[in-house]
Amino acid sequence: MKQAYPRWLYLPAAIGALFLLLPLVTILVRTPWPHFWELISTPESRDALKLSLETCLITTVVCAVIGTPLAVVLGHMPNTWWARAIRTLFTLPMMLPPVVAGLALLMTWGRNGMIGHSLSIMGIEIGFTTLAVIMAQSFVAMPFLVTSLEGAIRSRGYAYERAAAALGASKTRIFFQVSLPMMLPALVSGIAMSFSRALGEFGATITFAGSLQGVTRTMPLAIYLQRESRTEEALALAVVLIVLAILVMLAANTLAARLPGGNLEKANDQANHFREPAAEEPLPSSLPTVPKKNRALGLGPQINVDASVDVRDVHLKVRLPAGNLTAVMGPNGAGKSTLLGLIAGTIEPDRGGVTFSDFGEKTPRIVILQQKPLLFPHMNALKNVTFGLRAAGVHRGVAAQRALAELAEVGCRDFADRRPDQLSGGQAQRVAIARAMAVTPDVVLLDEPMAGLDESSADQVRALLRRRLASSGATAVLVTHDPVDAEELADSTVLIRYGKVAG
Ligand SMILES: Nc1ncnc2c1ncn2[C@@H]1O[C@H](COP(=O)(O)OP(=O)(O)OP(=O)(O)O)[C@@H](O)[C@H]1O
Repeated sequence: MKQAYPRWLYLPAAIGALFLLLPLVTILVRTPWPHFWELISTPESRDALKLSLETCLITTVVCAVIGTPLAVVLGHMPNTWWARAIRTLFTLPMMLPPVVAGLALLMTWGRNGMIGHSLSIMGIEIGFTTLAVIMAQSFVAMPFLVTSLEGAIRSRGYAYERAAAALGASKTRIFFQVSLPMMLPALVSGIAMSFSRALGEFGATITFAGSLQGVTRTMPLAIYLQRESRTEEALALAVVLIVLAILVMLAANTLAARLPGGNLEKANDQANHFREPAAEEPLPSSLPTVPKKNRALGLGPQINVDASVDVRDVHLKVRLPAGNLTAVMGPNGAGKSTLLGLIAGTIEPDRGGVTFSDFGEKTPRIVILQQKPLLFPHMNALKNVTFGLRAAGVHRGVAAQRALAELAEVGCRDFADRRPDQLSGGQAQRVAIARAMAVTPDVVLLDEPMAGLDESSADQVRALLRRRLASSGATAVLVTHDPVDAEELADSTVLIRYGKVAG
């Protein structure tokens, strides 16, 4: 269908567009263009322009530095009524009449305010200073950044962070190297929105900071003062304000769309649906450089599961032999993914649990390979594979060498410089295998990694897994619906039905 909406919608849409644009066009028409530079060069206009730019820049930095951590904390809250209530609280300054916001600030930070009174005794005055302008702007602008960022964080989910944690990265490393770069597009938009909001701030500023030329009189305040007696000057300043806001939003949107991960959906989509090149890419037959576990000495652990998850009606009791690949099969909803979640530790059992035996006191390193490769979209293939090694403290140069060897092993050495959205689905899955195996895991959980790939890519990935898992000695669990996977890869098969092991 060319057009997914009825034609009559054009009429109200046109009325809406006219209503929004007409006043702006009127300002442009009424502006005395021949005297434009003169009008914005008067001392009062220059002071207002300079003060607005300075305070808005500082406000934007404040919003980014304080607002980003706040958005991260809010974004990670559970989806419960009280968490929604708390999130709503932080959007309030967006909805409040600005004059009420100014009054609230005055009552808190002004000379006779709750905190301002004590500060005043110490000789610190905030009300009616440039600092008050920055505080008023930050108060009304920060929620724009917080809500846009927090929404983006929640809608993206935490799959990439979980993948990074499984590779052994610390929470701080995950925050700086995965979460923050992936939230950059939303952060850039949020920063632009808060800058524009700060630029237009009027009510809270005049209530809390007053209107002193060069100290607190920003552009909106100057425009308000000049609007009757010096309308031409006010119009010229208004044009500057509008153009600045448009430029900032345009630049931010362009930048956000160009940042890696700015179009995450597209990246994932491409990784899932891009077809493998027609020509077969043969996998290398020798495995010369990757350190291997000695199968006799370095087997993964035996996994003993005896756990119940009541809400899912899943009660599993099974023993998965050390160093073997066990296929787990069963109908939809049987409890296969729940078994993987229990082993990975992402699902808490109500009773019982998972233990690892034949493994000494060590905690096994568990990696997961899923249908979605979950490669970090802002890193190229090499950086993706290096990530886990660097997290384990391997020196940069050595990590790069080992990562290149891993990539060579999965036949992706030539794609080391490509980002995930420049890889086919099969290539992305192979890089994900290289990334997982680079950290020499003790347990490899495979949640239908071949699903979603075309036949020839699936064959390649299957062959690769067979070889790679055999040489690693890791204990592997493969959830699959495909009997071919079980037949070609598994040492044994477990059948799950209605939440119980059936054989
Ligand atoms: N988040 C959840 N909360 C409550 N119940 C869940 C949740 N996720 C899954 N379930 C239920 O738990 C049971 C087991 O689901 P699970 O995802 O483990 O099945 P599965 O065998 O992996 O299915 P599929 O082959 O469709 O992926 C199902 O009855 C499902 O409806």
